[in-house]
Amino acid sequence: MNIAIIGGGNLGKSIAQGLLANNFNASTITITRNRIERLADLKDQGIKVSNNNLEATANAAVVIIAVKPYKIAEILQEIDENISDDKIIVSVVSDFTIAEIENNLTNQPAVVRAMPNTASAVTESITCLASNGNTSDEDITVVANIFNSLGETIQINESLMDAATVLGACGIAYVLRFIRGMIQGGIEIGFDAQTATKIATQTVKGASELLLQKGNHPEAEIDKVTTPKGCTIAGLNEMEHQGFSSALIKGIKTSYDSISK
Ligand SMILES: NC(=O)C1=CN([C@@H]2O[C@H](COP(=O)(O)OP(=O)(O)OC[C@H]3O[C@@H](n4cnc5c(N)ncnc54)[C@H](O)[C@@H]3O)[C@@H](O)[C@H]2O)C=CC1
Ligand SMILES: O=C(O)[C@@H]1CCC=N1
Repeated sequence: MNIAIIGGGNLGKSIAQGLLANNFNASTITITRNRIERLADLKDQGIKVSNNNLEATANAAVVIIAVKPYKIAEILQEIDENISDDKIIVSVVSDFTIAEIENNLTNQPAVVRAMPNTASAVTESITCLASNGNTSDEDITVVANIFNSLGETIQINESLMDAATVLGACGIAYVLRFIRGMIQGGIEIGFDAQTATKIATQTVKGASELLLQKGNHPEAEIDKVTTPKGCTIAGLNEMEHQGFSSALIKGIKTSYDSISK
């Protein structure tokens, strides 16, 4: 099965790297962008690189579109002649609906919106999937297999796709900013940057694993850390006085409102 990735930028490259990490056959993957010299690392690993979207999509069973939202309509019109009913169009583009994709195509292929995040590159993405009425169970399985190879997938109603964009895709940036803050604090209390980074990143990974593996509420795990009159609760309460949870919730809401106008 040939896969074409149209738009070899941050996310398109992350997807290609994730597929490679999961032993997808590199020669079945084609990735496009205008400046193909920026795809040299993928080319070196056997992936076909191209600046010709028509050639890339001609023999592809699955076409993954990973361009900026303002570009997707022109891309769909450009590749339209290659998009027969038996192909699967996957769009990772935010704020561009299935109906808008269908309106830019002549035929009626399966259309799946997928919202992964850049952790695809290390096969730790969460990808939310929503599809149109032309998508068979088999098509869903094909797409889910691709994105399961980049982490985990869940199927959602398309009405939740903007929320998935904010919590899952933008969420990577929010967590990274949190980690940066931890590192900055760690340096101020005595660690060099490298050691602070190691401690902060492994601590975040450990906290995630506690929730993923035990299925507990975060507060149940927090209770195990907060010794009465201890230093954890002193710091935690100060963070809340400064608006920690509130800042996160408001940021997530602002991000959502910026899409769902
Ligand atoms: N970056 C992220 O974390 C996430 C991004 N998205 C969505 O993915 C899409 C891509 O985002 P990024 O990768 O961050 O953007 P990007 O700007 O890094 O990548 C887009 C790529 O498309 C290429 N491109 C432009 N015109 C083209 C054409 N005619 N043919 C082939 N390639 C062309 C550009 O050269 C660029 O490499 C956006 O629609 C975004 O909403 C979704 C989830 C996460
Ligand atoms: O910031 C953005 O608009 C894109 C969508 C999700 C992640 N990055």
